[in-house]
Amino acid sequence: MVTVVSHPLVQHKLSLMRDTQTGVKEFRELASEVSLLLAYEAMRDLEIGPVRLSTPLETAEFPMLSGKKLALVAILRAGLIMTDAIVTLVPAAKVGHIGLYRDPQTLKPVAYYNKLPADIAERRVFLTDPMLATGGSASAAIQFLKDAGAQSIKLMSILAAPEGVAVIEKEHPDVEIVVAAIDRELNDHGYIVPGLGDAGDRIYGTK
Ligand SMILES: O=P(O)(O)OC[C@H]1O[C@H](OP(=O)(O)OP(=O)(O)O)[C@H](O)[C@@H]1O
Ligand SMILES: O=c1cc[nH]c(=O)[nH]1
Ligand SMILES: [Mg+2]
Repeated sequence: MVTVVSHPLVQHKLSLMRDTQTGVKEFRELASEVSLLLAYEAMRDLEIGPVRLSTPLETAEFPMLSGKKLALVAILRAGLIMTDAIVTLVPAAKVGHIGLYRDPQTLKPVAYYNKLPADIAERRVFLTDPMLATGGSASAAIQFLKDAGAQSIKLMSILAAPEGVAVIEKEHPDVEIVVAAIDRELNDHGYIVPGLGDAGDRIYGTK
């Protein structure tokens, strides 16, 4: 299942991210803000339960998070900007990292690092990568999470191509996808068009 977060604030900020006039500092800020807004939607179904506490006026039961603990997992390197933002909303979440880069010739993901919370099997996992292009990186990361025991995974991306969404829906039908937009297509180099360019390069100023 894929959810496109069509909220005007998300769409406005995403359009600014696409603009070639937007520099590194503003791009990072926008990526962080969009990530928070995506998390608001992606975490809509977190369980809550009643907790008894006292306000200055009265003691009563109030709703607080009560379900499984959370893990945020970034696909390096661009996914870091998303986990760094989202962990401010859910500071008790543990954070994992999966290092993958996409080979520019084959467009296949190449793994170079990973570190996950030891109890990943008991946590709800929110996997982050701003770009879901061919879907190769996200699919490999999801498989890695499943091999490590993860049972509940949501994928959060800022921008997706229809091809990438189709790959995840086929290979991991149990994984929900939350995105800000699904663009028209991939070009011959595997870039999302119209897109926003290379997310990692725009976040870290490496091009
Ligand atoms: O869906 P795919 O076709 O696999 O492409 C998407 C991947 O490409 C980008 O990473 P990149 O390889 O540029 O690495 P980086 O984040 O380190 O820049 C992006 O952040 C995704 O991880
Ligand atoms: O358009 C794309 C495709 C893959 N990775 C990116 O950063 N951008
Ligand atoms: Mg990149």
